[in-house]
Amino acid sequence: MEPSPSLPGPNAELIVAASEFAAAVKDFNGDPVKQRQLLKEADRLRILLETPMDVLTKQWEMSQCIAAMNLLVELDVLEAIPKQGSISSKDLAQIVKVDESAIARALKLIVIFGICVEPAPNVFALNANASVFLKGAAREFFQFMIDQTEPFYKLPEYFRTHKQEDLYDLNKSPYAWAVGMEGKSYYDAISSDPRKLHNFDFTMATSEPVTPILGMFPWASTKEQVEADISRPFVVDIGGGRGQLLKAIQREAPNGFGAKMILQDRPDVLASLTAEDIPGIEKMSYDFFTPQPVKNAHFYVMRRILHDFYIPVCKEMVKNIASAMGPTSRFIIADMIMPDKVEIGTEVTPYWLDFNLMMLNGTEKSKQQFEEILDAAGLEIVTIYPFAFGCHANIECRLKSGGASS
Ligand SMILES: C[S@@+](CC[C@H](N)C(=O)[O-])C[C@H]1O[C@@H](n2cnc3c(N)ncnc32)[C@H](O)[C@@H]1O
Repeated sequence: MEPSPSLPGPNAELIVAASEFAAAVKDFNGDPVKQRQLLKEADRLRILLETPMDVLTKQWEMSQCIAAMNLLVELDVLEAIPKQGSISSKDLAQIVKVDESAIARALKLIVIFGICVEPAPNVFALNANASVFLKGAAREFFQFMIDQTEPFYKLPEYFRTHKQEDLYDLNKSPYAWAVGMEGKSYYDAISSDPRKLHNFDFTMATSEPVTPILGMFPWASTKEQVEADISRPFVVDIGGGRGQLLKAIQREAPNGFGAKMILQDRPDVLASLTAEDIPGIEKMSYDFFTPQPVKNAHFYVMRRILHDFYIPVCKEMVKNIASAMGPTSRFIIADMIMPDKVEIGTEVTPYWLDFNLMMLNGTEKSKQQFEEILDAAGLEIVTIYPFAFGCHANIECRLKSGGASS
């Protein structure tokens, strides 16, 4: 029988992709970068096999799975499953006081997606995938994702009721509008709800497995330079959240090579941190829309900050850094560098994140866009350090020989 035109039939591209995948899997040794590459190749195999209706139903399936997960997380159903052994949906229903069939149906759906197992009919147990959704693991990450996702469905209405230029107005972000806080910036909007602020900060602080910090700029190699003048701060992390970047750098630069490590962020973010949370790191409340108060540090870093804003705002922020830099100071941008064109089978992160950033007046940027921002602030790129996989990079910058522009 001839394959239907909408069904993928014998397909040279699929055969080549499958053979390459099989060969790569045989050589797989657990390397995390290789694992990410293999996942992308597996996605590509699936895309080559799907019919157009498969594409649509996959989205439907995922949206149901997310809804089921949200139910189970918010009602503490996963928390009620014993860490060892299993429990029936009947017993779970008694613990969380929710209809048994609702719980069983939601659990069966997530089991299909590899989260939890059902060792006997209507009996459930945690597995490694489920553990990620528990308190103290990445439950806050999931809740942050849900908080960001609900406003997406209001985007059509946002665009119907707003002028096109409003998307670029820091006080008219789609997120703030969708949660009834138009007039506030995105960060002021999340700060108005302690739970949202905590989930945001927790997510940022624990996302190193998916957003690398090290493996780009060679922090260990700065030892001699820093030790030669420890009166200058070693690193100022601007908008550094809970100190995740500085703590990672300490793994390559024990004790900051004897010089200060300074964490700058908004007062409510810093207030959640004790001295024990960030040993060897000094907290400093600072608004990055004002001139940088720490002068002539060895390094200033902005990780995942410039992507939160559009180019005109970034130019102002970077000018504030340039105004504090000395001739040997370096500014490190830790962000993704957007490829010029999307290719199937490459990393999806820049694209979902870029779409997500639209909710808060931000966007991922290309190398040319970074150059435009730096040029306006009187800075230039020294070296770009890409991560081994995907678009993550550290961009090392310095003052142009003529100094900062006004
Ligand atoms: C996307 S998070 C990145 C956090 C951290 N750099 C990282 O990569 O994990 C943005 C950070 O910028 C901070 N921030 C937002 N507006 C700020 C402002 N006006 N001044 C200083 N920090 C700000 C937020 O509180 C948050 O910690």
